[in-house]
Amino acid sequence: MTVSRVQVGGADPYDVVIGTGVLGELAGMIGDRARTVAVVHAEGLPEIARPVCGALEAAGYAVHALPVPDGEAAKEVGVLAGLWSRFAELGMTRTDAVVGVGGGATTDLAGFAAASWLRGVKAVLVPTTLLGMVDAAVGGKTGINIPEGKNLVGAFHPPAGVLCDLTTLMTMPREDYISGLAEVIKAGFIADPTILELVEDDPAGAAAPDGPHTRELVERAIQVKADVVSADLREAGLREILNYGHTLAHAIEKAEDYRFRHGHAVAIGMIYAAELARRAGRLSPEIVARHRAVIASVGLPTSYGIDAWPGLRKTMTIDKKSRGATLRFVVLDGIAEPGRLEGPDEDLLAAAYQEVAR
Ligand SMILES: NC(=O)c1ccc[n+]([C@@H]2O[C@H](COP(=O)([O-])OP(=O)(O)OC[C@H]3O[C@@H](n4cnc5c(N)ncnc54)[C@H](O)[C@@H]3O)[C@@H](O)[C@H]2O)c1
Ligand SMILES: O=C(O)C(=O)C[C@@H](O)[C@H](O)[C@H](O)COP(=O)(O)O
Ligand SMILES: [Zn+2]
Repeated sequence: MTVSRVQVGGADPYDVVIGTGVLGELAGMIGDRARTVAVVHAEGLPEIARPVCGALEAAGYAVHALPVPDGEAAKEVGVLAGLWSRFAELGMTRTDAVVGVGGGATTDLAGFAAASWLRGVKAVLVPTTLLGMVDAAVGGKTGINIPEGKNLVGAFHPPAGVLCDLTTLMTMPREDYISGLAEVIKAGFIADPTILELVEDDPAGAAAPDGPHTRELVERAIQVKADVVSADLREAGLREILNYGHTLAHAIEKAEDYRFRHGHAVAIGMIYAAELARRAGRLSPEIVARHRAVIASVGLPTSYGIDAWPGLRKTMTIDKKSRGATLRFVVLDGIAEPGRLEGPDEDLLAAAYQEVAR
């Protein structure tokens, strides 16, 4: 299989490499100044972490595998503190490096551990889920959750490189793969309508890691993300579009104590944002219906509990896009026409929620 690459621009450009057998590029991304490399990996993925460690050992680094809890349980301050202690024991200095291997939760944690250790050491990310490849590992947003909210503690710390081995997708739990499709579909709505057409033409194919368009969907979604973060790493403006659907999604995740898949929450959140835009007179009913259809077609959820609204509304107040008391949403004025809805009134917020409530 051929290897393709997407370049991410900015102060320190880096490559996202997509294909199979991509580990040959790992040592080049780490560079020759590092002596010790900490491989932070999801504890359930030793078979995937082993060749990563092997490639680094073969290149002459002192390699230490540091397993962390699977999934969202990794994004906790106690787990992060445990990594800091291990980095200290290993004597990691500013020229050493962290490699993150796993889904988005693992790479968010590993990236933040790298960002915070000695105020910043090199990170290379090896995402092993669809969501990790198309979104989490690219763009330098790193962080952890706290009981008060999702990703409330973190840093912008772009990786030195990202390696996406598409064969790792084959062992993914189906529901986690479907969850990743929500971020792929998000990229379609905010920037690349071809993604939507590929999913709509063959939803079953899109929902299978060995589907006919997997590689194209991955590459297109990565390109969307790369284009945005290259122009606006620190979310001064444009980058907010990548947060489409996330205002409600993060509130749902918190309400579920982070046991609800991120992409599932984003799917509901995108429909909510579309309903907000329709009620604000900015989006046509046809495009709202298109949201519902494409999201449901791959098995993603379209609704959430009717009684949850008061709690979700309260949590949304500390969304990172809020400015003071003003809630701000990413909405669409059309396909690939993202805009902002600032300070919508409470009746509008609640009425739009009724459209996703069950
Ligand atoms: N930093 C960002 O820009 C960004 C973007 C989007 C999402 N995220 C974050 O990403 C996280 C979600 O990531 P996710 O969907 O990858 O979930 P995840 O990291 O929780 O992984 C899901 C499950 O799949 C397992 N797994 C991973 N790879 C596997 C493989 N190849 N084979 C078998 N099992 C495998 C994991 O161990 C875990 O149990 C959330 O915390 C979300 O906030 C971050
Ligand atoms: O990269 C971004 O910017 C995003 O918003 C991508 C999102 O898919 C991702 O879930 C991100 O972690 C959300 O960021 P947050 O700043 O709202 O926590
Ligand atoms: Zn997301």
